[in-house]
Amino acid sequence: MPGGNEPRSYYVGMDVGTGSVRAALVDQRGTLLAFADQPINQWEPQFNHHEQSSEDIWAACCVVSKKVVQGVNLHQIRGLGFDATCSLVVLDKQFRPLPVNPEGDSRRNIIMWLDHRAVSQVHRINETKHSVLQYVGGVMSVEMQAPKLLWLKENLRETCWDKAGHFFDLPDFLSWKATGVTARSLCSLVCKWTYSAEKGWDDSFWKMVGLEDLVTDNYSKIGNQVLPPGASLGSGLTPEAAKDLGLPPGIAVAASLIDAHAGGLGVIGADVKGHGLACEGQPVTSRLAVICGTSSCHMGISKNPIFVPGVWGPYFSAMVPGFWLNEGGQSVTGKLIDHMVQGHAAFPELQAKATARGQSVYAYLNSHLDLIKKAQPVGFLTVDLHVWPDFHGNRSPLADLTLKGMVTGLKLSQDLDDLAILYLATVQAIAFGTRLIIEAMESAGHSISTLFLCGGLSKNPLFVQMHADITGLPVVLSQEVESVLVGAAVLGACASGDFASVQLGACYGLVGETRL
Ligand SMILES: Nc1ncnc2c1ncn2[C@@H]1O[C@H](COP(=O)(O)OP(=O)(O)O)[C@@H](O)[C@H]1O
Ligand SMILES: O=C(CO)[C@H](O)[C@H](O)COP(=O)(O)O
Repeated sequence: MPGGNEPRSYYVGMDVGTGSVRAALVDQRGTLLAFADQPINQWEPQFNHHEQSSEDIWAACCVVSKKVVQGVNLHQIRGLGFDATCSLVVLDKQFRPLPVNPEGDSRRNIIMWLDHRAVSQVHRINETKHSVLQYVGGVMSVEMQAPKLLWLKENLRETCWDKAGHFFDLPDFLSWKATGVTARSLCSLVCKWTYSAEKGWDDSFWKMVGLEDLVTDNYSKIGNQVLPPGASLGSGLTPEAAKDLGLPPGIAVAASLIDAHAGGLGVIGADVKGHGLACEGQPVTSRLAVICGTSSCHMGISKNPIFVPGVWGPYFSAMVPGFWLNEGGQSVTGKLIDHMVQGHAAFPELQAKATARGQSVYAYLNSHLDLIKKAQPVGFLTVDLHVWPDFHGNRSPLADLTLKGMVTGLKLSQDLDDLAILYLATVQAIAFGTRLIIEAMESAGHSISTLFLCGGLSKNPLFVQMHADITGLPVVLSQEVESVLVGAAVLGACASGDFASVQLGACYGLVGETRL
C-alpha cells in the first residue's frame, strides 16, 4: 500500500495514558504528521484509591482530535483507533456515569488501572485457585477488573452496583463512545477480564468469586460481543461523535487496544535492517517491547503458549494476531522516578536550576551526573546507594502487592548531588526489575535478544542506557517516538480496510537509533 510521494490516506490514533490524552495524524507509511496532547484529571481521594472521569477524558479526546486534523482534507481521513489504560469505567443502564466512591461523586466514574483498593477481594479470588488464573501468571493482580468489580458490589451496592448497566475497560468505552457499539476488544477482555479467545467466558469463575450476577443476560454488562483489535465497529463514527471529535461521520473506528499493547504493536514489527542488530534476521519472538511511562510493561510474544509464573498471560492474539503474549510489568516506573525526585529536599533547587537552563529536571539531572561522575562510568556513582523499587507492590515476576520500596545507603546530606545519585539508583533499580522479568520469561521458554523501548521514559537517555547496561541487551528506539500512537493509528488503518491486518500496518515502524 505505502509508496508514492503524496499520502493518499490519513488515520487518527488516540492514546489515553495515565496523565494525558494524546492524538496523532498518521499517513499510510506510518509517518506521524501531527501530534497534540491534553492533560486529564486524576483524583486520589484516599491512599491507593485512584479515580478519573470518563466525561473529562472524552472532552480531552475532542480537544486533541480537532487539533491534529486542522487544515487537513477531512475526506482523506480513513480510520480512527483508540488505545487507553486498562481502567474500569462504570455507567448506568442509560450509559450515564456512576460514582465509584463513597462520596457519590459521579464525575469520578473510573477506577484507574493503578488503584489498589481491592486487596481483600483479589486475595479471595486467588484463594480459589480457579483455572483461569493460569492465564494471568498464576496470580491475579489487584489492578485487574474482577477484584474491582467485587469491591464495587461489596462496598457501593446501592449507589453504584445495583444501578450499573455497563462496565467497560477504558479502551472499549472510547470505541463505544465513538460508535455506539458495545462490542469489546479481544485485547482488553483476554488481558484484564479472564475471557478466553478459544472458550469465551468461564461461568464457573464468576460464580465462584461471587459475581454470578454478571453471568445473567449472557454477560450483557461486561460484554458478549468480542472483536479482534483492528476490526471495524458497526457503521463507524456516529454523527454525534464526529461532531465532538471534528472528524467525518462514518469513518471506520477500530476495536481498541490497551495502551501497552498498542505500544507493543507499534514497535515490535519494526524494520531493523542495516543496524547490525542481534535481532536482524531473527524471529519477532526474540524481541521484547518495553512500554515505559508511568508504569512499564514488558511485552513478549511466542508462537505457542508459555506459562511464566508471576508474568501475566499467556494471552492469545491480544496484541499481535496469531501470537501468544506474555506481559511483565512494573506498576510504577515513571511515577516512581517522579516521586523520588519531587519528594527530595533538594528538588526546589533542582527545579530552579533546570528552569534557568531551560531544561527538564531530568535533562538537568543527567548532565549533573556526568559532571560529578569520577573516572568510572556514571553507573558506578551508586556503589553505596541502592533502591528496591516496589513502592506500589511488585507486579512481575514476584506478583506480590504487599511488597514495599526501600532505600539503603542514605547519609545526613541532602544536596543536589544526593538527589542526582538517588535518581540514578532509582533508574537502575527499575532496570534491574526489567532484568528480573526477562530472566523469569527466559527460564519459562522465551529467548529474548533485543529490547524495543517506547513511552515517555524512552525519551530519557539515562533510563535507556541503564536498561542496556543492566540487562546486557541492545536497546532499540523507533524512529517515531510516539509509537503507542502509531499503534493506535494502525488499528484505524486496519479497520478502514486499507491494510488486511494490524501486522501489515505495524511493520512500517522504522528503527531510528540503537544503543548497545
Ligand atoms: N522527555 C522525558 N524525559 C524523561 N522522562 C520523561 C520524558 N517524557 C516523559 N517522561 C516521564 O514518563 C512518564 C509519563 O510517561 P508517558 O508515556 O508520557 O505517559 P503515560 O504513562 O500517561 O502513558 C512520566 O513519569 C514522565 O516523567
Ligand atoms: O496494566 C496496564 C497495561 O496492561 C496499564 O494500562 C499500564 O500499566 C498503564 O500505562 P501507563 O504507564 O502508560 O499509564
